[in-house]
Amino acid sequence: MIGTVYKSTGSWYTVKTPNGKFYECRIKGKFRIQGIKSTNPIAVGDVVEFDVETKNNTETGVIKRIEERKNYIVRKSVNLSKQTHIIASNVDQVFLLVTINNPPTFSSFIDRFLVTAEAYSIKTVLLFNKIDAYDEETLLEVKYLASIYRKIGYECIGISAATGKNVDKVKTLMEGKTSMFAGHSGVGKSTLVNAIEPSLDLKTKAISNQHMQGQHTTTFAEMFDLSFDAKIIDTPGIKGFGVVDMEKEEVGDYFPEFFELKQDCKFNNCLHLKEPKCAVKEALENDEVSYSRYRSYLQILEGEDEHYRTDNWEEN
Ligand SMILES: Nc1nc2c(ncn2[C@@H]2O[C@H](COP(=O)(O)OP(=O)(O)OP(=O)(O)O)[C@@H](O)[C@H]2O)c(=O)[nH]1
Ligand SMILES: [Zn+2]
Repeated sequence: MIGTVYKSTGSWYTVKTPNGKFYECRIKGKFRIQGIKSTNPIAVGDVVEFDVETKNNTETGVIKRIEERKNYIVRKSVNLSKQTHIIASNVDQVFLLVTINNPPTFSSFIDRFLVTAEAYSIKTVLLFNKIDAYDEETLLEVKYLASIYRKIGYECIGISAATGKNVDKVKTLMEGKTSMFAGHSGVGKSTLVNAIEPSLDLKTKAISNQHMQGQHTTTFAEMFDLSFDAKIIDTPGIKGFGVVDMEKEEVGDYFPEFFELKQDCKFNNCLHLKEPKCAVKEALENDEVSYSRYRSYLQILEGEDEHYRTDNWEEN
């Protein structure tokens, strides 16, 4: 049988088949995936093949194969060096909630997030939340920020999770896809998910009741089906993205507007710093590249050994 992993509790995996049945599955023996040193071989979002076993009238599954992942999000294990923990896989898009104040979201945070999402090959949509609570000046700031990111190609929507403004637009984008929500604590992620699917709380309980292990309060990711052909992956206590190890030369490639210009730089390994005939620096001088983006780029490069290798997960 083939199914998708909705929840993992360490040794058991809740797998949903296309006809809607949930199976509790285990992995038999050693199950290694080439190339990834991870503490968990299978993650929420994985598509797996399993055999059904019946013991004492209970059907369980034994996972024997995992389909190739479209993408996956990792977090570095704190204790085991060089080991990673895969939080989720096959994520179609992530909605990054941004607020100008209460709490402030700095553009350096947005840019670092976007670089990581680019490295993971996950599409990001920026949601500027709480527009109901902003004065005119703050709304102008939203417009300005949105114009910077729209120009690069990121979809931006001003929303109010509290009043429901533009929540329908978010729902439309979610149709047929698996989405995640990210952003600082207090930006309104729970409020938005509630506005999108008020009954989700009940559904959460329904799924965990089927669990042989009972309810788990650890920070395992979990996938939920919504009422309108959309899935979300909830990662309790985790607000950002994990670390991606990248080389200095790669960072610029995850700034789409720099990547597009790179072919016009004199040196094909241009870091857009002090090199002559650098197309990115020229664009910066002509205001075609945003200064705040370039500043974030420098910060990421400068922090080579510390910052961007530092775990930028935010946990409660
Ligand atoms: N005015 C206004 N307030 C909002 C809006 N969305 C959320 N809030 C408020 O902001 C606060 C934080 O919202 P939450 O939904 O709990 O934020 P969160 O991102 O889930 O926070 P964590 O659970 O800490 O990660 C609450 O007091 C919400 O009522 C909005 O669109 N407008
Ligand atoms: Zn350059």
